[in-house]
Amino acid sequence: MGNTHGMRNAYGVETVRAAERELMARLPQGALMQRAAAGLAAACADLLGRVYGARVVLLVGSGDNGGDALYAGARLARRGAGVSAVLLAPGRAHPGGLAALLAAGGVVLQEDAEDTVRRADLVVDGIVGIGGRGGLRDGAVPLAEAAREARAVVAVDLPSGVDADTGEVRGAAVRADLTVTFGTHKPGLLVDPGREYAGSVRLVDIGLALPGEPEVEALQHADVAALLPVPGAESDKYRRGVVGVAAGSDRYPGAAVLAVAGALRGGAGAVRYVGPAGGAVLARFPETLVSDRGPAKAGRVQAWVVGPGAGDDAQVVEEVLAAEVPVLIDADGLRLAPRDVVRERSAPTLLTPHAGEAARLLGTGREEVEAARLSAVRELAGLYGATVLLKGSTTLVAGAGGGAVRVNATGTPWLATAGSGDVLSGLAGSLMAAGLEALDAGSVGAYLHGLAGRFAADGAPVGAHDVAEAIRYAWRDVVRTG
Ligand SMILES: NC(=O)C1=CN([C@@H]2O[C@H](COP(=O)(O)OP(=O)(O)OC[C@H]3O[C@@H](n4cnc5c(N)ncnc54)[C@H](OP(=O)(O)O)[C@@H]3O)[C@@H](O)[C@H]2O)[C@@H](O)CC1
Ligand SMILES: Nc1ncnc2c1ncn2[C@@H]1O[C@H](COP(=O)(O)OP(=O)(O)O)[C@@H](O)[C@H]1O
Ligand SMILES: [K+]
Repeated sequence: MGNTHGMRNAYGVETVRAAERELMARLPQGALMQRAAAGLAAACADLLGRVYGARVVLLVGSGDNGGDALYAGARLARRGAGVSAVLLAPGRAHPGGLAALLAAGGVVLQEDAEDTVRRADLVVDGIVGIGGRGGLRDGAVPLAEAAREARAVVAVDLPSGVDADTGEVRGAAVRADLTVTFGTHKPGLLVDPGREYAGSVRLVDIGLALPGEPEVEALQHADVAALLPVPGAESDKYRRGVVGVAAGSDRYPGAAVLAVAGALRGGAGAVRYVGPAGGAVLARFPETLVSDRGPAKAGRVQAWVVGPGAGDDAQVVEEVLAAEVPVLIDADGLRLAPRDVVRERSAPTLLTPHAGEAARLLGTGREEVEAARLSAVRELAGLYGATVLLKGSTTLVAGAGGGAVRVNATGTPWLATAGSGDVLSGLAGSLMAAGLEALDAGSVGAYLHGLAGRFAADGAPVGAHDVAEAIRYAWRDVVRTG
């Protein structure tokens, strides 16, 4: 899908550099940096409220990121702020920017840098931007730490120490309240852990022309509204799609109930349940079609959900994978689904692991997956030839054939509650049965699920069943305001 609905796009460093070169060739020297600095200074002024008399400290590295900070500092100094610069590589600071700052009455700090940083009203982090490699260098670490005690921190383009392309943070990084980013969002600003370091993000348009397909994209309300299945006059329950749910076990009947709860709110016309928890499912949701035969004999469905709370029944997974309809595999199902069988399926497959499950499938550790979510989700999608939704603090969805990775912007830590993943698998499976492609079903499902979590929680703890019940409020909100 293109940019028609205001999707939030993020481009990697290489793409940004190419667009930058192309634009610079057509503009007078320094024009781009002036656009960046003007936007940065305006954002700093908004954050400060009162510029006159404010104590501003610039952390200035050796590249253009430091140049942006210096020129913005000069603008703030001209409006009466007391601006001082800490030069991390004295002698290599951007010469034009430094001259502008000094001409505007700013000063270069020679000593007590960390103390001054701590007492600042605003610290501007221009240590390093998209030219950064590896984590923050040693000399910068005490300054990044001192900045945490300042009243506010604004990161220039991205928080120093965060990898622009991946959001990975190796060692220390600057923690910002606001990141002012230029030309486009960067993947590292949308994906944890980088996203957390960035604070809120303000995009300054500097006129870059970017290509059609970004590296990472985030659906917005309008995108989701356009994708939601809506029944028409000709619809009946079968035409709307039937979703089969093969989930739950004697030990975990609740997982079946929660997956069905999600499925009933996902737009399919009917939910067919297969498994040992039919009694529990019917007691809660009498509208469910319950079958006590296996998936192969349960009757037609347009998509299957298999795995939540399912235990070790490999036969069920095998039957579901043999069906020529889209299949969502979650939880226990992930362990039981052989990679080559998934690869060879002709219909789409959507895997929905959390970081621990993804780590097992990749033969690595949970921490490694959490530290490098983007590469993990892409790698899994490649290995399985399937769409992969990686759950967690930032939920990502990667398509089977590569392309832009979708990042979900609606999540809330309140969703980290037992069974909420079961609700998501029912919901996303239902969207597939209603006709959405796997990538859309996963990302729309995560979007509604996150929003439902927010609505249900409203600042207080919730259970997974509350999240399922709030899906319809999320859906309405998307339809009304999208
Ligand atoms: N794109 C655009 O259109 C526009 C881009 N603009 C701005 O330019 C920025 C990019 O500038 P850039 O290319 O000069 O690189 P930048 O990020 O300043 O860092 C490079 C320097 O940092 C150093 N360094 C490297 N790693 C490090 C580390 N881990 N920790 C510490 N230091 C490290 C490295 O030094 P060296 O290795 O030589 O010692 C190198 O000299 C971009 O983010 C945006 O702010 C806007 O002005 C206008 C429009
Ligand atoms: N820190 C977090 N921030 C936002 N969402 C989270 C966080 N932790 C977990 N989630 C979400 O909560 C759900 C938990 O699913 P899962 O891990 O499968 O748990 P369960 O198996 O108990 O249902 C997922 O949708 C996941 O994205
Ligand atoms: K920075």
